[in-house]
Amino acid sequence: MFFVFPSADAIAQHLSQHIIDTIKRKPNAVLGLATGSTMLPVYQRFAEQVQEHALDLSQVTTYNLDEYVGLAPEHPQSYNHYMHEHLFDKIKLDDSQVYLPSGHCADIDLECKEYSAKIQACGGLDFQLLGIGTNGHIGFNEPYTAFDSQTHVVELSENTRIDNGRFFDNWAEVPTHAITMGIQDIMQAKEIILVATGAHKAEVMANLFNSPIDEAMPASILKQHPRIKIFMDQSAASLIPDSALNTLC
Ligand SMILES: O=P(O)(O)OC[C@H]1O[C@](O)(CO)[C@@H](O)[C@@H]1O
Repeated sequence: MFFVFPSADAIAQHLSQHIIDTIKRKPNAVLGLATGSTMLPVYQRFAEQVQEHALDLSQVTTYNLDEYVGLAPEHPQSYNHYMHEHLFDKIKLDDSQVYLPSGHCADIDLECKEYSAKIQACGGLDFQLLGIGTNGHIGFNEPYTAFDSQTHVVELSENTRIDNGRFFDNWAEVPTHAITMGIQDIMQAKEIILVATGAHKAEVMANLFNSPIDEAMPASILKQHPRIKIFMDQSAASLIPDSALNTLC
C-alpha cells in the first residue's frame, strides 16, 4: 500500500503514465482530480505526455474534489482557476467534460446533493487522485468528518487555513469554508492513489501509517479500500519504517 519514489518528479512520471493507461483502457474514464501544490508536477507531466502522444481525451469526464466557498470561479485562488491554468486549458478539455463543486452559487445545499448524485449517475469514479493535508484531511474532509459523508460544506480548521494561507494576500482573505466531496464519495472510486511529497508531509504520513481506521485521521479509511496506493517521495516517507515501503521504480 505504501510506495516510496526517489523524487516528486518520479512520482509525476509514474502517475501520469498510469492515468494515460487508464484512459487507453477506458476512453470514457471518469477521473476524480485533486488540487494543491503536490499535484503541480503530476499535471505538468500529464499535459506534456498527452501532447506528445496526441492522446484522445474527448470522452473523458473529470470531477474535482473540492472548492472554496465564496470564491468566484475566476478568482486566482479558486480551485476552478487552478485546474484551468494547470491542466484543463493545456490539454484542451471542454467545459462540458469537467465538473467542480461550486462554492459560489445561490443554493449550496442543492449543489452538494447534486454533485454526489452526478458522480453516481455517470457510473462513479474510475480513478481518484488525492493529496493529503498536514492534519490528514482528504479533499477538505477535516478530522472527525463522518466516513459515510457525501458532498458537503465544511468549516476549514485553523491548521488548514494556515497551510493554505500562503496563497492569499492576507489572513482575512483566506476562506473559512469549503465544499468537498464526502469520504463516502471518495471511497466509492474504483481505484485511488494518494500522493504526498516533501518533508512537511513526513509527520502526517507517519501518523497515517500508524493510525487505526478512525475519523480523527480521515485518510485512515483508505486502508479499507481494495485498490489504494499511497505514493511518497523519500522526504515524506522518512518516518515510516523501510520494511513497510514498496518500490515501483
Ligand atoms: O498539495 P498540498 O498543497 O499540500 O495540499 C494538500 C491537499 O489539501 C487540499 O488543498 C485541500 O483539499 C487539496 O487540494 C490537497 O490535496
